[in-house]
Amino acid sequence: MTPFPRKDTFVLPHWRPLPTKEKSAQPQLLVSGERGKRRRNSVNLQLLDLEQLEHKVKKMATLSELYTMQEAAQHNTKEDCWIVIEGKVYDVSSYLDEHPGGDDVLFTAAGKDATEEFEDAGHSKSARELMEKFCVGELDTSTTPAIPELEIVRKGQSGNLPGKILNLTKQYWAVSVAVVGIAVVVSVFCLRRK
Ligand code: HEM
Repeated sequence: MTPFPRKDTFVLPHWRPLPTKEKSAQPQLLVSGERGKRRRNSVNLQLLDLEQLEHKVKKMATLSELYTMQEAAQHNTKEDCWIVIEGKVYDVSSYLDEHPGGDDVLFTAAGKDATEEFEDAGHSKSARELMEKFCVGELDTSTTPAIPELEIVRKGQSGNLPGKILNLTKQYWAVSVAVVGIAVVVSVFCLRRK
């Protein structure tokens, strides 16, 4: 019978904490190989929060560079001017002076998401082709701050005071009718007394 582990094969890598007396406290990956040829690969385990970790994994899985909005926002000078348009990140530093719409519009949008402004300017097809030259990566939307929650207003329910009163009146119509009725009876009673 072949002894296990066989001499010429690798067994599954396994984790083993280093003895505490060793200098480095970092865990190491032990890979068992041919007998007498054990290899040690130190693995840098950094403490990352989940968001950073997700961003790093996505970065590795994507062919183009991934940037967070925070990273893009740091490139906000004339010499280093990045703009985010439709989920893509553009380095337009070298294009500022050549931009037919002026450098000021591009500089104003530096480090920001200028999708709306870009669309509003009604750029031509050739402008869209040209911009690919400046694309440096994509935006990691998972780390983009969420849009602040909007207040949901039911159809017919207005935010102003007169509207609210009208709604309440509709809701409690019986009360309104009773109040009007009492007012009528009281006024008739008062008129008769005169
Ligand atoms: C990489 C990004 C960009 C490229 C390559 C680019 C390119 C161009 C080009 C070629 C034109 C000439 C008109 C056309 O062919 O459509 C133009 C005009 C213009 N662009 Fe941009 N642009 C970019 C980003 C932006 C952004 C972010 C804004 C706004 C914040 C903007 C605002 C304008 C305006 C206002 C005009 C003038 C439109 C007009 O004269 O009717 N552009 N751009």
